[in-house]
Amino acid sequence: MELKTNHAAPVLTDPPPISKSRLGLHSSLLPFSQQGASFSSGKYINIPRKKPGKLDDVRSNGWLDAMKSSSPPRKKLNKDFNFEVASDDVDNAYCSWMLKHPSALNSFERITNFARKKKIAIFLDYDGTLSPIVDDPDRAIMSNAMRSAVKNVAKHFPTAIISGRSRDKVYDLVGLTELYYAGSHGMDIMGPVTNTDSNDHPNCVKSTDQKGKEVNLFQPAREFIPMINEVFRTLVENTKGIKGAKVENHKFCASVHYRNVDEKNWSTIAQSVHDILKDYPRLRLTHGRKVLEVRPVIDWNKGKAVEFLLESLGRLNGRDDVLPIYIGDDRTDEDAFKFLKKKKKRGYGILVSPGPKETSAFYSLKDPSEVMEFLKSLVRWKEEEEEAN
Ligand SMILES: O=P(O)(O)OC[C@H]1O[C@H](O[C@H]2O[C@H](CO)[C@@H](O)[C@H](O)[C@H]2O)[C@H](O)[C@@H](O)[C@@H]1O
Repeated sequence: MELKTNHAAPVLTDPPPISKSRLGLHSSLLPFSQQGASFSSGKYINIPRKKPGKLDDVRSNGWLDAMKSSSPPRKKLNKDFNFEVASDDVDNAYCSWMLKHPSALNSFERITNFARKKKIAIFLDYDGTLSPIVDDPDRAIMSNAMRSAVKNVAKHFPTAIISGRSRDKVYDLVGLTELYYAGSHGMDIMGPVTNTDSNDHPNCVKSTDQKGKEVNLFQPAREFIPMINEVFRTLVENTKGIKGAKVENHKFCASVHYRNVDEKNWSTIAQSVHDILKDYPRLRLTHGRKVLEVRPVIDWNKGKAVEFLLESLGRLNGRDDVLPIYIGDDRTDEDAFKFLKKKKKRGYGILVSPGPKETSAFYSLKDPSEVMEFLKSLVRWKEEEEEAN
């Protein structure tokens, strides 16, 4: 995968995903493991537009499975995977997973020993990390207790929120001016004006924040705004007959929610998205938690956003005396976990999950309440450190 340098936005030069698909389905509708895979000839899939009669064909291609596994069912989410009370199977799977991804709370001393004399930078995802997953995305409200924990963390450490939502929306939900915000999976970053190279990036423009302070806006997918608006309108139109479907416009990406859609209509939702992607080869699809997300084919993600923010927060990137910590629950957070894992001990990824899940994160936390506990512990530790010195 190569970066074209003559573009303002870092556009991937891989062939557009649609040309890879010989299945009648956009390749980005396939689960990650199958993307880019080659298929034997004659294996065209015929997906009826209205009635998904050939469900077995659809299943055999895996995209419906990807949608089903995109978020654990609610019942499981609420269940406490307690060592004593869990069934043997769950217990064994969970224990071995926890050995690989220990609890960040139980490992707190280890983390702070490593962090001593280092500058910590905190990166937080929003949905499923700071607020619990709920049916209606507009009601994903962060508790006041969590808000105050985040506010306190930001008093001691540079702190940024990196969300799939639009930057404005996530700012409205969090409402703290002392943080940095990156919306649309990192494609819309508002950072400080500093004396670093990131300010000179071609996609950086000067702007002002909510308080009128001069800031840097980094928007590598700026040219896609009209396209996303167009796609958003088409998605709304094409899914309006599907009960429970909800489409959000996040400025640089569009989200199609199917959490509240009857499972028998999921194939219709996917087909709708697929049909649109056929007309927009410069857009691709990623899977979130019961959400299909349409975004530009550019080499940018939450991992790149962490790297960019570390640089723009004062050349903190790649330094031995800096410890970035990223907490998130979603597949899109894996890019950030991978970035922190790339060079040994560059930073810690912490996955928020109530059960075992494939991840590049080093540590884990069960749910947003544990995230809050972790953030509070960090503040307590830092204050004790400051008092002792
Ligand atoms: O990167 P994030 O901050 O985690 O945002 C990811 C997506 O979050 C929202 O959807 C998710 O949370 C909703 C509220 O709990 C839930 O109803 C939905 O099923 C989840 O996918 C948001 O609405 C999406 O647009 C974000 O991309």
